[in-house]
Amino acid sequence: MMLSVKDISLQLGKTTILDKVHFNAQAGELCVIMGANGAGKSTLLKVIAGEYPHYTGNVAIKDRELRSMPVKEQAAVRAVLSQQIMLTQPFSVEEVVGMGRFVYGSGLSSSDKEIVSYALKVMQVQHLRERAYTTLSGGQKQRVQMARVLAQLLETPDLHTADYTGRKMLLLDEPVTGMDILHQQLSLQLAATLASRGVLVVAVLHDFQLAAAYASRILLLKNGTMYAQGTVEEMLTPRHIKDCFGVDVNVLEHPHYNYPLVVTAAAAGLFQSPAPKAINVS
Ligand SMILES: Nc1ncnc2c1ncn2[C@@H]1O[C@H](COP(=O)(O)OP(=O)(O)OP(=O)(O)O)[C@@H](O)[C@H]1O
Repeated sequence: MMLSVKDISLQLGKTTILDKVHFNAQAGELCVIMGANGAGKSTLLKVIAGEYPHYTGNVAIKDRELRSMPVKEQAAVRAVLSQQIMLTQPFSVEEVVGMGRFVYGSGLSSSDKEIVSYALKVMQVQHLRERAYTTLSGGQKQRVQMARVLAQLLETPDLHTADYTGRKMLLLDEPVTGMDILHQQLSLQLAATLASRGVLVVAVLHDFQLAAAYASRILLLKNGTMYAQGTVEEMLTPRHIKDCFGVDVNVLEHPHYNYPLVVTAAAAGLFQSPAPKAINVS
């Protein structure tokens, strides 16, 4: 088992944020965590990322309790893309991506530099390499952050040869925020390709369509608890979505692909008067 999360509970201040969360994940899976704002998705990812060591319960990476792994060893196994990364220093894009390699020692070797160039190319930000990171648009920043975690994870400047089974894990917290549709697809294809090389990918997503197309498994969180987990078809049902998000949806068959389409009507009745688009629905 690559990752085993057993009865994780976490308090922040006096509030219980996670309550007995339980799941296992294998190498090569692309697990998607979904749930409403405040459900505990980022917090769960942070626990696995080693940011909240005061959890109760057990987190094991390859059968070793997280808290017993030295930070450097954790960083060699696991790359993390967090939400809201603030950099105030005027680092160039290339330097930010190069930071992904620092976990292996200071100073970049020629092979580190090749991996950095490769990651810039994969995320299509090569043309921005000399730009100050702080001057990028939101979606461009996010693409650079994806390139950084890719640079941390890869052992060679190639996505298609190495076998990372049981050796690498990638945690992505809302990786596509602010990205256009092309780069959302590119990012999820990258995640799926890494999974096919044996990387365990755990991603928080809000987009049902991306989850439906790419997830090998969905974990649904609600109020800090694991509401349900299973395949895309098992999780993306009108009932689960209503229970977790409070929204009525229809789940349709995709005309060309073997994953479902989740469609909403314009939300009527969330405010006192119906939303304009819902008024004329017959
Ligand atoms: N440091 C903290 N101290 C106190 N409460 C916190 C802290 N961090 C998060 N919380 C609370 O924990 C709950 C879960 O937060 P979390 O960020 O994990 O939610 P999320 O599911 O990722 O939501 P979103 O979809 O909005 O990103 C929220 O109610 C949040 O306000």
